[in-house]
Amino acid sequence: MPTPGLCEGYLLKRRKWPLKGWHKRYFVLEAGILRYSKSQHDVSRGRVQGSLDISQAVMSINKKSNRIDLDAGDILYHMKAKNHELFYIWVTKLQAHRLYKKNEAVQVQSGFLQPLSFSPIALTVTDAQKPPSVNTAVNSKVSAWLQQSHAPETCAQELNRCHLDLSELNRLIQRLQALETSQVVSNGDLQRIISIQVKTCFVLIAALATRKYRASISRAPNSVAPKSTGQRTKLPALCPDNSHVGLMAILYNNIGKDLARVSMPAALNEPVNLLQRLCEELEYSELLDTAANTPDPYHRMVYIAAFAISGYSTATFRNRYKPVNPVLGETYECIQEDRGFKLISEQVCHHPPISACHAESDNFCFWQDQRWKNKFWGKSLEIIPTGMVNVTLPKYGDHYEWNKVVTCIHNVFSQQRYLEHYGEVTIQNLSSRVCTCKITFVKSRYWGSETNKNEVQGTVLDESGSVIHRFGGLWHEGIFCDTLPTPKCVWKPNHLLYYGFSSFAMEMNELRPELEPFLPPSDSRLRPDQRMLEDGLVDEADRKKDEIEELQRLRRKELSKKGEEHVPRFFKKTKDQCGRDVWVTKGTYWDLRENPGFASLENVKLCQIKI
Ligand SMILES: CC(C)CCC[C@@H](C)[C@H]1CC[C@H]2[C@@H]3CC=C4C[C@@H](O)CC[C@]4(C)[C@H]3CC[C@]12C
Repeated sequence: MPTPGLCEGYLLKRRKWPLKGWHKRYFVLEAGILRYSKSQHDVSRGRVQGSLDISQAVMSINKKSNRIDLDAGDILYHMKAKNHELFYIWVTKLQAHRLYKKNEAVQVQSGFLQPLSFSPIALTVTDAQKPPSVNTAVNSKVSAWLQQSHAPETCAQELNRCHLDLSELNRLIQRLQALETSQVVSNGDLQRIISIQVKTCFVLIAALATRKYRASISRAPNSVAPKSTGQRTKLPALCPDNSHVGLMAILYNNIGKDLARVSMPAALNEPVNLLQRLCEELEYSELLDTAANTPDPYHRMVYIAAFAISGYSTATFRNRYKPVNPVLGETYECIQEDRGFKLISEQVCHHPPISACHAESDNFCFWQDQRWKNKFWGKSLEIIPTGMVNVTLPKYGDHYEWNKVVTCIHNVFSQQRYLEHYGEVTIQNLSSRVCTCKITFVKSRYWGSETNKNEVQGTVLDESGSVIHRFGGLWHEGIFCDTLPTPKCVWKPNHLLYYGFSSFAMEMNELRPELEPFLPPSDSRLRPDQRMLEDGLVDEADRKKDEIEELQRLRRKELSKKGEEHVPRFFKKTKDQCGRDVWVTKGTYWDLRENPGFASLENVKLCQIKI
């Protein structure tokens, strides 16, 4: 197959950080590899900002907005052409190059013994390729899934990365040579060099800061093995092997649907549900206790920030299973005597799924309603949360509120699946303007290196916007603040035991006999399917899960026949200060539990038969 012609020119490329927005970039498509730089000049000098093997990427297009999205599993490119003609040329060229590169990979794969024309894989590739007019976004995603083959894929990715590193090295050598021979440079050149130097400095400072933070974090003492809470330290059974579950077919049949609304086989679930996961975000509630005993507002903000980051740390190993979806009306309570807080959460809405929670202790109140949108790009799934997190510290009258970042499940279908968080969090104190905090979850590919995965950087600013504190680190390793009177590691994650469950996570679904009489029948601990899953009875769990979901449908039908809607029991919908819909506690749960107790109250029956 002849190499398709080179294609180059300017396109707009979306950037998430820094300088979020659409930026003009010069793209070159050659032999199946798409590279880009700031300008044509940069390309000619070998300065490549990024590159992607397009045979590994799923392409989605939007004719109306001239958009092309490429998802290579690890890397996501969002591009836009200036007009429809250019858009059409790029789509056609991208497809031709993709086909070429795929064929090349197949040739390598099938070796010398099999002539290419008889290679069944080569034929599939050609068959699956359709002209752009019929190739809708969905079609191209599906055909790309079908063509997935992992070994050459990883290899190509590695090669691609090497290529990037080499061109960067080449550029540095050239610059060094130029400095050595101290060439006379023109004004324009000088400006460009200065601008590159400034940017390089920016990059280097950021990278150095993280390195420094990392070193300090690793010197800080590790979290001690958790003290005994008298609760279980083991799960009853090992997690089931779910590598045989055809995730691709499930997602293909549910394109565009919320992940939380797709019914998935129980083998994909972890024995923790989304209401319990809300509770898990309080694992490091001691940071809030510390904040509640820190008189300096800037210093206090550092602890609030560390708490906001700590909620993301469970993601390191938790990507093989998804949490169980709670049914409408399901509740979960958690009394943490050691940590001094109690929490209640409830599934308050089914379409879209919304889980609300409220926790209180002597030191703080914490609440949020969790909902999110999904964007599926073909190989990666972006989870875009929309609710806000709230914390109040009664001692200082503070009310902190912050947004959540995007979580991306890279390589959803493959064994190389991993989670990444990216974006900016702004923490505001709604009761005082004295300080705000900005935290950036850095997109790992930005600096093109593996070593700074999971990087976080943050600043605490005063009213005028001056930086008072700086902190940073990695969301899976810890956070260090070097501007405090005594610089210190403000947070380090706890031990992770089974399958990324900390001891805190492991205790959440334990049904202690002394607790059982107090629980309402809607409590997650009483979900028989989740219990079966925990006990390793996957097939039984699967059947039970279907039964419970069917019951949920029946309940909904009955209600709608009567022209009624489900009314959440412990939470109510109101508006926050900005006019957004939020779910807050009615404050009735703990009182009802105490008097008269749920046993003597009318309760919703979520699952008829008890285990
Ligand atoms: C299809 C399956 C097997 C793949 C695994 C999916 C897992 C990793 C997904 C499914 C639902 C996801 C969660 C949904 C919502 C949120 C809230 C957000 O603020 C932080 C991330 C978090 C907590 C997600 C983490 C990743 C998650 C647990």
